[in-house]
Amino acid sequence: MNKQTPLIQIKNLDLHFGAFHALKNVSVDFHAGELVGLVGDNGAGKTTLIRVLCGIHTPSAGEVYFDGTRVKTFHPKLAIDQGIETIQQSVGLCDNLSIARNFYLGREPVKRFCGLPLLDFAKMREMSGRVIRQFGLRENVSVDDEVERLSGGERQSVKIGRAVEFKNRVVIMDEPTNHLSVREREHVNELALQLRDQGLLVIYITHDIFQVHRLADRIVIMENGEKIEDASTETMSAEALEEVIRQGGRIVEKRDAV
Ligand SMILES: Nc1ncnc2c1ncn2[C@@H]1O[C@H](COP(=O)(O)OP(=O)(O)OP(=O)(O)O)[C@@H](O)[C@H]1O
Repeated sequence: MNKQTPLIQIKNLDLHFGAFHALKNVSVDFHAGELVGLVGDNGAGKTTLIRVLCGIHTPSAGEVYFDGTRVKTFHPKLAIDQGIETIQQSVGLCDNLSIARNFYLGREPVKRFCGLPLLDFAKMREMSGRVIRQFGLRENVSVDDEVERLSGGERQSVKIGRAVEFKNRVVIMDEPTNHLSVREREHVNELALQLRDQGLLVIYITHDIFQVHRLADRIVIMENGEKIEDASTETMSAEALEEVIRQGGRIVEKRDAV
């Protein structure tokens, strides 16, 4: 068991969308250097939960602690400042901008020329090339090329390289391998492990319990806005976890009653 202070601690979280109760008394800890699979059926509340962490939703009740300090204001900018980055398949990059520009999106380096601030394109090219190539960008693709010409796996490489370069502490990967080829999927999963091994917290949302079981240290299962399972992959097989998802909370209630 991990006895360190959790990097993120969620306590008794509730969230309502009007009359709809989307998160119900959710408590879960996430530690640095851990890869946690977050799974559950459609509408289970996975995305809603991570949107709270990203500052998009404010909970109706409950507490969130980041690095031991209670989060009082939920705002995307504050989450970014704390080093929380979300990697989603279809968002996060501007297709019509170059790879180098996308790497720095919103954090462009500036140099002074005759006292005037100018974008430092040389630095953007040099840094983005160096970092993203480590994460699998082909040699025949220039960082001046538009992101549009990248494969799905390479797009993920840009976002993952960016998360590492800007010293993120938490990377939330929301179905990061949807629509990717087998090889690209392996590549992205390899990068997720690299991030974990560099000490980042990786939260990996997916419907593929077997895929994430191979990667994750722990799996959290949600159903109807509740956390119904939180188990180490060493102690629970992918088959057993799949059964929990198939039967929903019923199997956990039965087990707890024994
Ligand atoms: N902004 C919103 N307003 C109202 N209801 C919402 C909102 N966002 C999500 N919901 C509802 O909350 C529930 C949980 O949705 P959420 O997207 O978190 O599920 P999920 O587990 O991520 O599902 P999926 O795997 O399909 O993405 C769903 O019933 C959804 O319709």
